[in-house]
Amino acid sequence: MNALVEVINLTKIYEKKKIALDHMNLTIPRGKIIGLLGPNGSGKTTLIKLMNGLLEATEGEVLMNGHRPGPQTKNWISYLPERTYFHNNMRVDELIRFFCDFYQDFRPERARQMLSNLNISENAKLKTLSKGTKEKVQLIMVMSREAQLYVLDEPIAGVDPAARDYILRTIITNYNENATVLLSTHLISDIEKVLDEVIFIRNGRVILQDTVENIRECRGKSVDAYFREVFAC
Ligand SMILES: Nc1ncnc2c1ncn2[C@@H]1O[C@H](COP(=O)(O)OP(=O)(O)OP(=O)(O)O)[C@@H](O)[C@H]1O
Repeated sequence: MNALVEVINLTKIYEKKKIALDHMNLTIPRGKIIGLLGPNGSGKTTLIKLMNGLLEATEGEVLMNGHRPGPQTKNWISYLPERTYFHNNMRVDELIRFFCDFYQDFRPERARQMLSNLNISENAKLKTLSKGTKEKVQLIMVMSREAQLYVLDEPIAGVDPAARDYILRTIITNYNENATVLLSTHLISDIEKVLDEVIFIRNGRVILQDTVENIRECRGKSVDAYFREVFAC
């Protein structure tokens, strides 16, 4: 099957000549859960923003189903940004209506079920929720779309360890098997059990793309242990 996303010679240079992505090449397949892993400042969020059309590339391109980022690709991608962007005065049920209006592929019944499983009231105003609960709400909204690609930037960073497993199960059970989930995180040991593949990036370049199974078999260690070895300071 053809690739879902192709990253071709992608370069992003910010002001003051800061090279965030350096001629990066990458192919993202369909139907996989993929960890985008790298140390601070390696270029993960920059890559994610370029995929979502939120930044302009300096050189090269990202193609999804052969298309450059634009209105069409935005319909295919469900994106969880690093920081929440919802208005704090909104109630959770208003957020559900907002998503219904905005995204044809949003499934409100799915969102309501997940909110209920986590005991989050639909009447609650976002500003009354803790940071971690707000993050859960945001992830629930993003996972309640029928997207082709879910891009999750640090989805479990603010969530307590007990809720992380529920969140990860939510991610696995709420996407169809042809869709791909690309998630960036530093909490590798928490998420590696749900990953099919990993991409390691350093200094804006891909240094490894492999299956989790291969890393365990060929390197004889977990992804977390291998990451620590490769990126040891
Ligand atoms: N708006 C900006 N202007 C200038 N430099 C930037 C900007 N945004 C990011 N950078 C730089 O680009 C590089 C890549 O940053 P990016 O945020 O993509 O990394 P990251 O892998 O997501 O990091 P982290 O794990 O800390 O979130 C870093 O050196 C960062 O300082």
